[in-house]
Amino acid sequence: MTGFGQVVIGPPGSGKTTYCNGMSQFLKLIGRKVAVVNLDPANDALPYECAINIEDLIKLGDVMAEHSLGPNGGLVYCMDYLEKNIDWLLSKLKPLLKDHYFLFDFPGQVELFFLHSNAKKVIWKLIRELDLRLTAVHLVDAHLCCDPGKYVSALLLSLTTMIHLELPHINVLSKIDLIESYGKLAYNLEFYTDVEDLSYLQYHLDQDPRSSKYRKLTKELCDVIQDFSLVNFTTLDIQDKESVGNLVKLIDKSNGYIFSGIEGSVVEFSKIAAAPLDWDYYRYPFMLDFLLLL
Ligand SMILES: Nc1nc2c(ncn2[C@@H]2O[C@H](COP(=O)(O)OP(=O)(O)OP(=O)(O)O)[C@@H](O)[C@H]2O)c(=O)[nH]1
Repeated sequence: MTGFGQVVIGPPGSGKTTYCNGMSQFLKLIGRKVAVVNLDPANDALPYECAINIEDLIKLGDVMAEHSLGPNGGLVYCMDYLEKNIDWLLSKLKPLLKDHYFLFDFPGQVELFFLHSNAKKVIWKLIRELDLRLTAVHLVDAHLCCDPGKYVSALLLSLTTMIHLELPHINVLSKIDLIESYGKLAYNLEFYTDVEDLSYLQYHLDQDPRSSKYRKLTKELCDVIQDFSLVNFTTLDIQDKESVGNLVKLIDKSNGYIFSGIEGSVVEFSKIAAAPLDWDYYRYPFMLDFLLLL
């Protein structure tokens, strides 16, 4: 039995929990049974109904008190503990596997996804043991585009996370509805989403006395990002059903959900793979209720 789902990651405050809430409601409205799995022990007030909660296995507060750790060290400890007790998670997921689509809400500590290996081992254990097809949805706050230095950091973070996790991966500029409130961007939005020629950023980096000091380093980092040619972004306003729908189409294609339930030939599969992503998500009149639910 193959299951499908999303690994929702991104820096603190990038919108992961809000995303899991909005995405689960959207998917339910288009007819999927969704199980949201909270793997962030620092998430206390969850806005969504949680099928599995890491809090039932380990509590961040207890870890911090018992081992005299701060919140970051505590989270790394919790991920380590989860990896060692992966059978707990596997046994909770197994009964849901038959008919549920999974959303895994991970902690925002970015070092868990490009430095430490516990989170990656947990994800890959789920993939191997449960035959799950997972896409990493990496959220980055769109306001980072307003500052060239922060934008380069976001690119670097996205690239290192992609390389580390080795999953089908979609980078998302979240809270795109707020982008205009941060002032005018130096270039149009496509420049930031398509990541085609970063040399244009150099002029703007030079205007800032703080970043001009690191001119050479930033240039080299931009060259690395461009040489890999892996990073681009899609945009998201979680309150806009069209924006969420477009992202769902990308994710469904990346993890193979669009092929599930098709018993066709190779020709049939290739037709679907090559087709434009114009599904019928917007036929549903009850989608109008989506905004009201958030
Ligand atoms: N305008 C707007 N606000 C958003 C959007 N997504 C999230 N937010 C807001 O951003 C803030 C942070 O969102 P969270 O979902 O808590 O972010 P998180 O990544 O789970 O944060 P941590 O748990 O700290 O890692 C909240 O105030 C959300 O309401 C969006 O698409 N548009």
